[in-house]
Amino acid sequence: MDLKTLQALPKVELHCHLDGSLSLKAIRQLAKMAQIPVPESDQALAQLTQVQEPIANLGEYLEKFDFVAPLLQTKAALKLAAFDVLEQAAAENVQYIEIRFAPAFSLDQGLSLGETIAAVIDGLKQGEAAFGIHSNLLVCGMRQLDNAANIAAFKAAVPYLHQGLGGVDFAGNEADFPPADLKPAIAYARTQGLPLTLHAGECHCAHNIYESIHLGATRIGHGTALYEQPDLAAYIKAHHACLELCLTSNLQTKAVTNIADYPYDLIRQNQLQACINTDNRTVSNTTLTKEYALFQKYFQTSAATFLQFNLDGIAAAFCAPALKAQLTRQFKAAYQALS
Ligand SMILES: O=c1[nH]cnc2c1ncn2[C@@H]1O[C@H](CO)[C@@H](O)[C@H]1O
Ligand SMILES: [Zn+2]
Repeated sequence: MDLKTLQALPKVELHCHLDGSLSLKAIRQLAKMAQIPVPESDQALAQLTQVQEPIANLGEYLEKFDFVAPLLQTKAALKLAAFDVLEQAAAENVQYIEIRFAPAFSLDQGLSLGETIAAVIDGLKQGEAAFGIHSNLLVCGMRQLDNAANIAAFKAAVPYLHQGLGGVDFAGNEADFPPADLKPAIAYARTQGLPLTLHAGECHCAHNIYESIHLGATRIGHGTALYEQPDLAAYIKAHHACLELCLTSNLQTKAVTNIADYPYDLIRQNQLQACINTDNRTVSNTTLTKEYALFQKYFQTSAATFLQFNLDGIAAAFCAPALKAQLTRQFKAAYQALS
């Protein structure tokens, strides 16, 4: 399929960070609102916000988020940001998207955790109305913060569950903060009935995938290190966990050093549930369409398999059962029309 056909395919996306996915246009608007100077040329702005040269690891990748953090400190900014990402997603026929952000990173100017969450949900609702897309928010705890801070963020999320919020996640420095360190906050999320996805297996640490599922995650962000411990596939399968694949991001952070290591065949042969995602449209300089194109190029992924990835994503989504049923029907019909 050519890029235009791939772009038109209906898609779901479960793993997309708000702060890593702002269009350059939105970054300019937000910078103006915050009275923060930005370079005039898009090329120079891209250099500040996108991974361009080869980097060594996830730590260097995460440095690229520093530039936008000061731009996301007001309700208006958070709302605009959420709207902007929905606009980009809708333009490539994403019909359902979960967008995640860390409330702890938007407190510099006095917003409360709850206010940051409400503002992002506001922007998502506005985007849904404008673009006919469905969405939910995920609140990220950050691994490098202490459990009290992460529990506070999750506590602020609770009132929004099923009201624009789908669940919670842990992002950040996985190499130094394994799942065991997050146990109290994860336990809190579980007692509150917050659905849980966890970044895991992004730092050559396959054991973190096992540990995360063991602690209650029904979805795994990345899961790339599966290739280093293939026997984990049976455990992932037995627990019906869904892998949120982010190929470009994984190549950039050296979660895989080359495409041959990527566990695509393992996922397909074991019929693991998995879906395709951008992780960060801006930081990774990608789109969901480009991700589909990469899967097609490297793995000869067919339309039938793209449909299966989407059906897996829908099944694993943190949204209402009625919406899942509706999306499932729509996706099957749309992909059938292709063949
Ligand atoms: O692939 C990733 N792995 C781990 N952490 C990430 C990744 N992408 C983004 N973030 C982190 O999540 C925060 C909230 O969106 C971002 O600020 C970034 O620090
Ligand atoms: Zn991520």
